[in-house]
Amino acid sequence: MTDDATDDVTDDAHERALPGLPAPAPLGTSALPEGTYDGAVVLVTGGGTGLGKAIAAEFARLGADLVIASRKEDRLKAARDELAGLGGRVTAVPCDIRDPERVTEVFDAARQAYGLPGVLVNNAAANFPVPAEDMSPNAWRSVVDITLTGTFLMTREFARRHLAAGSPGSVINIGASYAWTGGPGFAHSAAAKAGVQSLVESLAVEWAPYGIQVNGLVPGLMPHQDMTADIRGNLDRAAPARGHEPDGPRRELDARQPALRVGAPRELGWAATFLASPYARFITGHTLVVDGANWQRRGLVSPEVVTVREQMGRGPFGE
Ligand SMILES: CCC/C=C/C(=O)SCCNC(=O)CCNC(=O)[C@H](O)C(C)(C)COP(=O)([O-])OP(=O)([O-])OC[C@H]1O[C@@H](n2cnc3c(N)ncnc32)[C@H](O)[C@@H]1OP(=O)([O-])[O-]
Ligand SMILES: NC(=O)C1=CN([C@@H]2O[C@H](COP(=O)(O)OP(=O)(O)OC[C@H]3O[C@@H](n4cnc5c(N)ncnc54)[C@H](OP(=O)(O)O)[C@@H]3O)[C@@H](O)[C@H]2O)C=CC1
Repeated sequence: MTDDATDDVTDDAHERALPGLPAPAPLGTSALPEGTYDGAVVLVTGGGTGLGKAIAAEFARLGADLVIASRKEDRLKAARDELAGLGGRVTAVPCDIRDPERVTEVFDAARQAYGLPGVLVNNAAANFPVPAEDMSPNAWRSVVDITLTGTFLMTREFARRHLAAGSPGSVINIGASYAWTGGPGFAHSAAAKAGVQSLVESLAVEWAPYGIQVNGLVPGLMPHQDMTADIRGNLDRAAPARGHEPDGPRRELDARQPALRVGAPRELGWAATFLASPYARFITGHTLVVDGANWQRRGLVSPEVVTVREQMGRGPFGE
């Protein structure tokens, strides 16, 4: 199982004047004891691609049985086969998390396969850059429905089943730092992620008495080969893949991070396996940011303002 940003992180470091943050430990290793998740069932939405697949992989390496759920069956099946190669059992369930009936079916399928999942990773989300004034009502609705409502529906179903069974559980919501800062050009996604962040804080308190933890986990820039064309296009604007393969290293992206490197997907996976582990039982309502301090970045001198329209190469509104 590959981890797209890995080689980039290691190979480029010696060519820079400053070292940046050290490269992560090798793919396939873990700080947690072998077998930490033996007998556990972990449900990851959007577990067939990108960061969701990387998170699922780290749970699988530690012994978990996996359930991955998203809309596109072909991608789910390919990921299932890849993840099964890590040793554990994997079930892929097609599901649109916006639909409460489909959400119920995912949990039924999981229960039938391995039992009620003890860990839910709400990773599925939707996003594309668009100036707010150009955003159609349906574009807004699609992103908010998938990212915020879908996360709520999955979390609600998870909690209802655990409350009925009297069993503990752990929820991890994958967020984005523009929940706090705002996200010009991503107004829909930033608003939805702010809602997801709020759910972490509300539900952690509401459900702690029942033994259910709810935490947030925020990735920094972690490029991977499954990125949508819209998101890839956005990275191209920041750092054209000149002279590189489209999925290959992009040194220009590294140079834009305080860490002088982008994140490797496994770094997010490791954080997820820690948050849901027996070593993090008193951590709830917390959001862990794995982004090399990029979200706190400020310059001594403010850069010139460039509108979202200009950044996206769009002419004046209405023309
Ligand atoms: C950057 C770092 C942070 C990263 C965070 C992430 O989340 S990365 C994770 C990123 N991963 C993902 O996002 C994965 C999942 N994403 C997806 O499946 C699609 O991107 C989806 C969100 C559009 C949902 O699909 P769907 O089948 O439910 O919907 P649909 O196709 O029917 O479109 C609905 C409406 O949206 C409109 N619209 C669409 N694109 C654009 C655009 N570029 N511009 C403007 N508008 C656009 C479209 O025209 C339509 O409006 P209309 O015309 O009816 O008024
Ligand atoms: N990559 C990055 O640098 C960053 C990512 N993030 C967050 O990390 C998470 C993963 O992002 P990333 O891996 O990059 O993105 P991907 O586009 O690879 O993953 C999104 C996943 O969500 C699934 N999905 C989308 N809509 C639905 C739906 N309606 N029902 C069920 N599943 C759905 C998709 O599968 P399918 O199409 O089959 O439904 C896909 O597997 C997201 O929450 C994102 O916001 C945050 C900051 C930075």
